[in-house]
Amino acid sequence: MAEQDDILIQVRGLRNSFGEQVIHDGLDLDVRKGEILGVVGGSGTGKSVLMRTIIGLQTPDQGEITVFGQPTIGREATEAIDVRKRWGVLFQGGALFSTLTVAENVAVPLREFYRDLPQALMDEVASYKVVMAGLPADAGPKYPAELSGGMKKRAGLARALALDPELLFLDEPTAGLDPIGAAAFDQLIASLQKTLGLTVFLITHDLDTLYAICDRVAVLADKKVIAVGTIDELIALDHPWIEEYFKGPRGRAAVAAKDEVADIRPRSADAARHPTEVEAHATGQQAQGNAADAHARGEAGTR
Ligand SMILES: Nc1ncnc2c1ncn2[C@@H]1O[C@H](COP(=O)(O)OP(=O)(O)OP(=O)(O)O)[C@@H](O)[C@H]1O
Repeated sequence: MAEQDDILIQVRGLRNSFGEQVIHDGLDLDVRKGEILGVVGGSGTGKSVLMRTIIGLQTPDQGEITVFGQPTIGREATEAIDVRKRWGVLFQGGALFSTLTVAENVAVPLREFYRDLPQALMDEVASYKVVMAGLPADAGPKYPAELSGGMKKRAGLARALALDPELLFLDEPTAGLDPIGAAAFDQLIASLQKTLGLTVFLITHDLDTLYAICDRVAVLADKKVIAVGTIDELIALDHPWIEEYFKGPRGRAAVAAKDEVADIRPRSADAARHPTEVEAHATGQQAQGNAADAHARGEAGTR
């Protein structure tokens, strides 16, 4: 098992519900320092709700969550400020403010957390992050409506990087991108992770992303994380949903695509330290196989 110091995010006994609909029940998850953790599961299994709960936008019915060793549930925004400063978030679709330019969007977290920062410095940091996210320098004064889908994602990423985070949350970063744009975005994430030593919590349906850049993958089903491991370890679990997801036609295509390109990055040192660990969280995994198979066929996107 990973050492306690290696765990950046720890989730224990999480329960979330909306009215009668229970989304998570007894969900446990550890995210290790320095890894890119892919989070997969059928549509509606609660991946985004999990992310929102971890970052404090959703209050769960029950459970404990620590990030950087500090509890995040039930804390006032002002109390949790030191923790929130240490992460960046790219929401599904980018979630840019349409009335602000790219540079102004990037400056939003700077304004929120460093009110006294001189405007000139804020502009400088924003310009730097725009370029860091792979946008041309002249994208800064543009409005989101003037950007392509791929550029919007990069602008959202630039904003997520504004505070020099140690931890990055990405919700379906490659959704809606063309294959070349998606592969380029994967490369960008991988190289940022490597150069900045980031830990990345990455929700995706994109099998190519999982194969190309994730150290481990967590599978959400049946209101829990049913397993966490490398893709090979997950496949070895012989679980019907996991098998269909990774070994179905789209999974096979993703493997073929991966074999054609050089690996973007070596797996994280942390993952290498724990090469054989697979955490199968549920005992009754087989029970939800059939319903999950249907999800897998509908969800497992590849390029
Ligand atoms: N604010 C909310 N109020 C009521 N129900 C919600 C709310 N947010 C999410 N849900 C429900 O919770 C469930 C999980 O939603 P979530 O967005 O986390 O799924 P997901 O796994 O990210 O799905 P997808 O892969 O389609 O993005 C869905 O059934 C959704 O309708």
